Amino acid sequence: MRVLVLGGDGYLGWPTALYLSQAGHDVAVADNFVRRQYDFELGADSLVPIESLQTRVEAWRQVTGKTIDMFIGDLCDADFTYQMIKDFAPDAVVHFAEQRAAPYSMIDRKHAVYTQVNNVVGTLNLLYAIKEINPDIHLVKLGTMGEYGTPNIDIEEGWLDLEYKGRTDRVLYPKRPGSFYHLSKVHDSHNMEFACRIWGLRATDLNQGVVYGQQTAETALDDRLATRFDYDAVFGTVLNRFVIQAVLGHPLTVYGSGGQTRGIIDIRDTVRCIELACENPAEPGEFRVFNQMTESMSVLQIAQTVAEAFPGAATIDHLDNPRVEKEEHYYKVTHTALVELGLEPHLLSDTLISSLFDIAKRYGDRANLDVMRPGVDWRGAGGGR
Ligand SMILES: O=c1ccn([C@@H]2O[C@H](COP(=O)(O)OP(=O)(O)O[C@H]3O[C@H](CS(=O)(=O)O)[C@@H](O)[C@H](O)[C@H]3O)[C@@H](O)[C@H]2O)c(=O)[nH]1
Repeated sequence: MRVLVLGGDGYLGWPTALYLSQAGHDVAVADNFVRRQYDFELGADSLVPIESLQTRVEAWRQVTGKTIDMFIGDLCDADFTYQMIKDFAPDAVVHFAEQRAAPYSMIDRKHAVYTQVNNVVGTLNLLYAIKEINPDIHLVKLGTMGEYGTPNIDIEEGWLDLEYKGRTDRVLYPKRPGSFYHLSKVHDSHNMEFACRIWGLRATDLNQGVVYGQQTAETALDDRLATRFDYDAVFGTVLNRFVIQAVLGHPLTVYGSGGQTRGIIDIRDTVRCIELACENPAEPGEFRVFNQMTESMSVLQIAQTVAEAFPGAATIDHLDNPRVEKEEHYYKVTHTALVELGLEPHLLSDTLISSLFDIAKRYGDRANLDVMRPGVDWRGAGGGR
């Protein structure tokens, strides 16, 4: 297949591009490098050094003999988006190219507006480009488990069979997300469902949980192929942060009681899920949703698992929760669709955590503790101007 990976310079986009290329697909990546720009803005950086996209692609060619095409540009630029879809003529488009940090979207009005315009407009341009150039292209879009929030009923895979006053219907699962970022993904899901319904497009929305891990078989082939490993309070995700905190001798920063429960997934399963979605496309007109997570854990359980696996002393600090989220709640998720397609999950094991400790130790002297503590307060909202 010809697969175009949008956001192909990012934490997950880059390992996905390598995985698909290694599996024999013709792969291109697109990126506008804004993820690197957020680091400059925040004074943060990946713990593991990453090469430029050009160097990465060249290293991949040297190591495997396989080529990856590059498109440099922004999905919000419709001319760029249309030209790229025409030039590469993909069978599937994998779309990671969004601002993906909840705290970033909650800094202030400007960052909330930026996140929603960037994410919603970029995806809308892409939907139009697919419709006008080749409506048969399968859109595989990264959504998030956070779209659902923490409802007091079971979470289904995107759709809910409803019985109300004696009548039945199948409706999009009701959403109650916890940040303006997560809301941007809800807006995307609605736009995609509409595009499938009116134009007959085919789309898969992958509602992914919190990803952990830093290496895949492909990124481990050469240091120049490494992907990001973020630990700052804005872009670092919880398990990766706890691993790096343990190695640096920093207390593990559990927000509030830590009873908040999330779906989690190993980075090696992320790339496999994308391949499964691409190789088993949605039908024309179908808006298909998969819950891309392999197990659920509370934040406190994650902290305890990391602390127990760490070969040394690791302490847990309960900080005042900077977010507005339930810390005690029901959480039961259906996530069988990807397993039915062939996913064999890597569940969180000490083996993976110890390899993550090794990576964190190797690059620990690059850490900047100034960006570790959370500085974005959901209630403060950062002012309106
Ligand atoms: O030091 C920390 C960091 C986080 N948390 C807690 O851990 C949970 C997860 O936070 P996170 O920063 O790891 O993840 P989140 O903000 O939800 O966003 C991340 O995970 C999402 C999947 S999900 O969480 O919505 O399922 C993706 O969509 C996002 O792109 C990705 O950045 C939250 O309850 C948060 O309060 C802590 O207790 N301590």
